[in-house]
Amino acid sequence: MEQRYHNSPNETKNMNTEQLRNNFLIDNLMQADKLTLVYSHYDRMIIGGAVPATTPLTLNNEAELRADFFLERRELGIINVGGNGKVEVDGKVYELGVKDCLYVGRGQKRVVFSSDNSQNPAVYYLLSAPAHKEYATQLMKKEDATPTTVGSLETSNHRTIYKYIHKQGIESCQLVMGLTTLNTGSVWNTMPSHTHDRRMEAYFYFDVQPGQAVVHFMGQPTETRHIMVHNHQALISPPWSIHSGCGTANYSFIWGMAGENQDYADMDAVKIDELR
Ligand SMILES: O=C(O)C(=O)C[C@H](O)C(=O)CO
Ligand SMILES: [Zn+2]
Repeated sequence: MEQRYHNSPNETKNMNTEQLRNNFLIDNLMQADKLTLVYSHYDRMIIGGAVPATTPLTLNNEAELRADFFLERRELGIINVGGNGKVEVDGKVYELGVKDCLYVGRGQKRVVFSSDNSQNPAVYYLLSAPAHKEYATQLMKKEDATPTTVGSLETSNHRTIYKYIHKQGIESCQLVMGLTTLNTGSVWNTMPSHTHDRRMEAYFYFDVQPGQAVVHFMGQPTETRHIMVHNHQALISPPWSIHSGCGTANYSFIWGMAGENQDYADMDAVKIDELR
């Protein structure tokens, strides 16, 4: 499993494009017939992708965890951004359509991902955080994820936020997870931006159309940097960093956090005219 270590704000502000990409961008998550995992040392979040195109894929134990099985001391959030598929958790089968979410609690031993149609495989995005107790494994359909519309077309940030794993939704130890879709004509996510020094965050961009891209902004509010992002690529956002993006067309992204608290609204807002 690939390891990504911490970087301080001071180290980060001296990075060139390649160094920023090597440290914060994950560009190989979704590969046919592979389950890929990246271990971030920010809040020990594991970011993963599974694309079971022609064969089911199993969440195997990883040597770095020094555990008897992957979820011995961890919980897992899964969102499908591809075709219909199934996730089997210790013998129980859950059906995931596009933008459905499955939370798998600590202690589950066998997790297997499959697709209903190899011509249109499921594309599973995974986030796993350390967990101190078992919460119930639970499926949430997109329709039940309490959509909230924010922003406006005038400021090019009209978007809908779906929350799945959070205090008022699926219960978890520390994982908070959901997705945001930009309406046609809107391109800015998370603008005005924010930080939350208490939680790291990971972003996974999807529904970025061929030939389009998202300019992802990171860094301390007064030392911003950008990373060019394409479809099905993820970003690690350190707790001290803003995380915001502007697309060349509209798109969607999955966000997920772990850390000190699970309070989605606990953000330190940054005024647009304070950004540098
Ligand atoms: O569009 C947005 O705004 C978001 O989706 C913000 C993220 O959910 C986030 O950064 C939560 O801390
Ligand atoms: Zn955030």
